[in-house]
Amino acid sequence: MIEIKDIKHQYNNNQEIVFKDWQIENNQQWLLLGESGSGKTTLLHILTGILKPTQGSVKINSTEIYQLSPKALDRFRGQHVGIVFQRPHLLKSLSITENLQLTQSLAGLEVNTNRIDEVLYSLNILSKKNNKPDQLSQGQLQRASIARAVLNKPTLLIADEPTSSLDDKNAQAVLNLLLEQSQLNHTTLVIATHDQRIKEAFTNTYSLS
Ligand SMILES: Nc1ncnc2c1ncn2[C@@H]1O[C@H](COP(=O)(O)OP(=O)(O)OP(=O)(O)O)[C@@H](O)[C@H]1O
Repeated sequence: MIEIKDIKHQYNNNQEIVFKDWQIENNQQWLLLGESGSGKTTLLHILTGILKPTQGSVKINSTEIYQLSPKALDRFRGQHVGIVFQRPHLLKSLSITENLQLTQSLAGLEVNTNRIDEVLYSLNILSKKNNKPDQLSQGQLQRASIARAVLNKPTLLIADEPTSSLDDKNAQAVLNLLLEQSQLNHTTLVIATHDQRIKEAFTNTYSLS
Protein backbone atom coordinates (compact mmCIF):
# COMPACT_ATOMS: atom_id res chain seq x y z
CA MET A 1 0.00 0.00 0.00
CA ILE A 2 1.05 3.58 -0.65
CA GLU A 3 -0.05 6.24 1.78
CA ILE A 4 0.46 9.98 2.08
CA LYS A 5 -0.54 11.75 5.25
CA ASP A 6 -0.66 15.39 6.38
CA ILE A 7 1.44 16.53 3.42
CA LYS A 8 2.16 20.22 2.93
CA HIS A 9 4.81 21.78 0.78
CA GLN A 10 6.12 25.30 0.50
CA TYR A 11 8.66 26.45 -2.09
CA ASN A 12 10.73 29.29 -0.59
CA ASN A 13 8.30 31.98 0.52
CA ASN A 14 5.53 30.95 -1.88
CA GLN A 15 2.08 29.94 -0.77
CA GLU A 16 1.93 26.55 0.95
CA ILE A 17 0.36 23.72 -1.07
CA VAL A 18 -1.77 21.36 1.04
CA PHE A 19 -2.41 17.83 -0.21
CA LYS A 20 -5.28 15.77 1.13
CA ASP A 21 -4.47 12.31 2.52
CA TRP A 22 -4.35 9.52 -0.04
CA GLN A 23 -4.26 5.72 0.31
CA ILE A 24 -3.53 3.61 -2.73
CA GLU A 25 -4.02 -0.15 -2.52
CA ASN A 26 -1.66 -2.45 -4.41
CA ASN A 27 -2.41 -2.92 -8.11
CA GLN A 28 -4.89 -0.05 -8.30
CA GLN A 29 -4.88 2.38 -11.21
CA TRP A 30 -5.33 6.07 -10.42
CA LEU A 31 -5.57 9.37 -12.21
CA LEU A 32 -4.09 12.45 -10.57
CA LEU A 33 -6.04 15.40 -11.88
CA GLY A 34 -5.55 19.12 -11.48
CA GLU A 35 -5.34 22.40 -13.31
CA SER A 36 -2.01 23.76 -14.40
CA GLY A 37 -0.14 25.02 -11.32
CA SER A 38 -2.28 23.09 -8.83
CA GLY A 39 0.64 20.91 -7.70
CA LYS A 40 0.56 17.67 -9.73
CA THR A 41 4.27 17.59 -10.46
CA THR A 42 5.05 18.60 -6.89
CA LEU A 43 2.97 15.70 -5.56
CA LEU A 44 4.55 13.24 -8.00
CA HIS A 45 8.00 14.35 -6.89
CA ILE A 46 6.96 13.93 -3.25
CA LEU A 47 5.49 10.46 -3.97
CA THR A 48 8.58 9.27 -5.82
CA GLY A 49 11.08 10.39 -3.21
CA ILE A 50 12.56 13.22 -5.26
CA LEU A 51 11.23 16.08 -3.13
CA LYS A 52 10.98 15.96 0.65
CA PRO A 53 7.82 17.82 1.65
CA THR A 54 7.95 20.54 4.29
CA GLN A 55 5.59 18.43 6.35
CA GLY A 56 3.98 14.98 6.35
CA SER A 57 4.77 11.34 5.61
CA VAL A 58 4.93 9.10 2.55
CA LYS A 59 4.80 5.34 3.07
CA ILE A 60 5.45 2.84 0.32
CA ASN A 61 4.92 -0.78 1.42
CA SER A 62 5.20 0.33 5.05
CA THR A 63 8.54 2.10 4.51
CA GLU A 64 8.53 5.78 5.53
CA ILE A 65 10.59 6.91 2.58
CA TYR A 66 11.75 10.26 3.96
CA GLN A 67 13.18 8.55 7.03
CA LEU A 68 15.68 6.66 4.87
CA SER A 69 19.24 7.94 4.39
CA PRO A 70 19.80 9.60 0.99
CA LYS A 71 21.68 6.53 -0.27
CA ALA A 72 19.03 4.09 0.97
CA LEU A 73 16.31 6.27 -0.55
CA ASP A 74 18.06 6.21 -3.97
CA ARG A 75 18.19 2.43 -3.86
CA PHE A 76 14.61 2.16 -2.62
CA ARG A 77 13.43 4.35 -5.48
CA GLY A 78 15.32 2.26 -8.02
CA GLN A 79 13.61 -0.89 -6.78
CA HIS A 80 10.13 0.36 -5.95
CA VAL A 81 9.33 3.31 -8.20
CA GLY A 82 9.20 3.49 -12.00
CA ILE A 83 8.69 6.79 -13.77
CA VAL A 84 7.58 7.50 -17.34
CA PHE A 85 8.51 11.07 -18.18
CA GLN A 86 7.04 13.16 -20.99
CA ARG A 87 10.30 12.64 -22.85
CA PRO A 88 12.27 9.37 -22.72
CA HIS A 89 15.61 10.56 -21.21
CA LEU A 90 17.56 7.46 -22.29
CA LEU A 91 21.36 7.68 -22.48
CA LYS A 92 22.22 8.28 -26.13
CA SER A 93 25.61 6.58 -26.13
CA LEU A 94 24.21 3.27 -24.82
CA SER A 95 22.04 0.67 -26.57
CA ILE A 96 18.52 0.05 -25.29
CA THR A 97 19.72 -3.12 -23.52
CA GLU A 98 22.67 -1.26 -21.95
CA ASN A 99 20.31 1.48 -20.76
CA LEU A 100 18.15 -1.16 -19.09
CA GLN A 101 21.15 -2.95 -17.56
CA LEU A 102 22.06 0.36 -15.96
CA THR A 103 18.54 0.63 -14.53
CA GLN A 104 19.03 -2.75 -12.85
CA SER A 105 22.55 -1.95 -11.55
CA LEU A 106 21.63 1.48 -10.19
CA ALA A 107 18.86 -0.16 -8.17
CA GLY A 108 21.44 -2.55 -6.67
CA LEU A 109 20.02 -5.52 -8.60
CA GLU A 110 21.85 -8.17 -10.61
CA VAL A 111 21.89 -7.57 -14.36
CA ASN A 112 19.23 -9.91 -15.74
CA THR A 113 19.17 -10.00 -19.53
CA ASN A 114 16.29 -12.49 -19.62
CA ARG A 115 14.12 -9.99 -17.76
CA ILE A 116 15.22 -7.22 -20.14
CA ASP A 117 14.29 -9.35 -23.18
CA GLU A 118 10.96 -10.27 -21.58
CA VAL A 119 9.99 -6.62 -21.04
CA LEU A 120 11.16 -5.51 -24.49
CA TYR A 121 9.20 -8.39 -26.03
CA SER A 122 6.03 -7.44 -24.13
CA LEU A 123 6.35 -3.92 -25.52
CA ASN A 124 7.08 -5.18 -29.05
CA ILE A 125 10.56 -3.65 -29.34
CA LEU A 126 12.78 -6.68 -28.74
CA SER A 127 14.21 -6.29 -32.26
CA LYS A 128 15.62 -2.89 -31.19
CA LYS A 129 17.51 -4.19 -28.14
CA ASN A 130 20.96 -3.52 -29.61
CA ASN A 131 20.08 -0.16 -31.17
CA LYS A 132 20.91 3.23 -29.71
CA PRO A 133 18.01 5.52 -28.78
CA ASP A 134 18.47 7.79 -31.83
CA GLN A 135 17.83 4.78 -34.07
CA LEU A 136 14.30 4.35 -32.69
CA SER A 137 11.08 6.09 -33.74
CA GLN A 138 9.31 8.35 -31.22
CA GLY A 139 6.73 5.65 -30.52
CA GLN A 140 9.44 3.03 -30.02
CA LEU A 141 11.32 5.41 -27.72
CA GLN A 142 8.25 5.89 -25.62
CA ARG A 143 7.90 2.09 -25.37
CA ALA A 144 11.55 1.88 -24.31
CA SER A 145 10.93 4.40 -21.57
CA ILE A 146 7.93 2.38 -20.37
CA ALA A 147 10.18 -0.73 -20.45
CA ARG A 148 12.70 1.04 -18.23
CA ALA A 149 10.00 2.14 -15.80
CA VAL A 150 8.52 -1.36 -15.32
CA LEU A 151 11.80 -3.31 -15.60
CA ASN A 152 12.37 -3.74 -11.85
CA LYS A 153 8.68 -4.57 -11.23
CA PRO A 154 8.18 -1.44 -9.11
CA THR A 155 5.49 -1.12 -6.47
CA LEU A 156 4.53 2.20 -8.02
CA LEU A 157 4.52 3.19 -11.69
CA ILE A 158 4.12 6.91 -12.28
CA ALA A 159 3.49 8.66 -15.57
CA ASP A 160 3.58 12.46 -15.78
CA GLU A 161 1.43 13.80 -18.63
CA PRO A 162 2.25 10.82 -20.87
CA THR A 163 -0.38 11.64 -23.50
CA SER A 164 -0.71 15.41 -23.61
CA SER A 165 1.47 15.92 -26.68
CA LEU A 166 0.02 12.98 -28.62
CA ASP A 167 -2.82 12.72 -31.14
CA ASP A 168 -5.93 10.72 -30.18
CA LYS A 169 -4.74 7.43 -31.64
CA ASN A 170 -1.30 7.53 -30.03
CA ALA A 171 -2.69 8.80 -26.72
CA GLN A 172 -4.99 5.77 -26.59
CA ALA A 173 -2.14 3.42 -27.52
CA VAL A 174 0.13 4.76 -24.76
CA LEU A 175 -2.68 4.62 -22.22
CA ASN A 176 -3.38 0.99 -23.16
CA LEU A 177 0.31 0.13 -22.80
CA LEU A 178 0.50 1.68 -19.34
CA LEU A 179 -2.64 -0.12 -18.16
CA GLU A 180 -1.45 -3.41 -19.66
CA GLN A 181 2.05 -3.11 -18.23
CA SER A 182 0.80 -2.22 -14.78
CA GLN A 183 -1.33 -5.37 -14.78
CA LEU A 184 1.39 -7.58 -16.22
CA ASN A 185 3.94 -6.42 -13.62
CA HIS A 186 1.48 -6.18 -10.68
CA THR A 187 2.31 -2.53 -10.29
CA THR A 188 0.18 0.31 -8.97
CA LEU A 189 -0.29 2.96 -11.64
CA VAL A 190 -0.68 6.71 -11.12
CA ILE A 191 -1.07 8.93 -14.17
CA ALA A 192 -0.94 12.70 -13.71
CA THR A 193 -2.75 14.54 -16.43
CA HIS A 194 -5.06 17.29 -17.49
CA ASP A 195 -5.87 15.34 -20.65
CA GLN A 196 -9.67 14.97 -20.67
CA ARG A 197 -9.49 12.12 -23.20
CA ILE A 198 -8.14 9.53 -20.80
CA LYS A 199 -10.45 10.11 -17.85
CA GLU A 200 -12.93 7.41 -18.87
CA ALA A 201 -10.47 4.56 -18.43
CA PHE A 202 -10.18 5.19 -14.66
CA THR A 203 -12.52 4.84 -11.72
CA ASN A 204 -10.03 6.07 -9.11
CA THR A 205 -9.19 9.74 -9.21
CA TYR A 206 -7.31 12.05 -6.84
CA SER A 207 -8.11 15.68 -7.63
CA LEU A 208 -6.15 18.76 -6.71
CA SER A 209 -8.03 21.99 -6.52
N1 LIG B 1 10.95 24.89 -7.86
C1 LIG B 1 9.95 25.70 -7.59
N2 LIG B 1 10.16 26.86 -6.90
C2 LIG B 1 9.13 27.69 -6.58
N3 LIG B 1 7.83 27.45 -6.90
C3 LIG B 1 7.56 26.32 -7.58
C4 LIG B 1 8.58 25.40 -7.97
N4 LIG B 1 8.01 24.36 -8.64
C5 LIG B 1 6.69 24.64 -8.67
N5 LIG B 1 6.40 25.80 -8.05
C6 LIG B 1 5.06 26.40 -7.85
O1 LIG B 1 4.26 25.45 -7.16
C7 LIG B 1 2.94 25.40 -7.71
C8 LIG B 1 2.61 23.99 -8.20
O2 LIG B 1 3.49 23.67 -9.29
P1 LIG B 1 3.44 22.24 -10.03
O3 LIG B 1 4.54 22.24 -11.04
O4 LIG B 1 3.46 21.18 -9.00
O5 LIG B 1 2.00 22.28 -10.73
P2 LIG B 1 1.36 21.33 -11.86
O6 LIG B 1 -0.04 21.02 -11.39
O7 LIG B 1 2.25 20.16 -12.11
O8 LIG B 1 1.33 22.28 -13.12
P3 LIG B 1 1.39 21.94 -14.71
O9 LIG B 1 0.18 21.10 -15.03
O10 LIG B 1 1.35 23.29 -15.33
O11 LIG B 1 2.71 21.23 -14.94
C9 LIG B 1 2.90 26.45 -8.82
O12 LIG B 1 2.35 27.63 -8.28
C10 LIG B 1 4.36 26.65 -9.18
O13 LIG B 1 4.59 27.97 -9.63
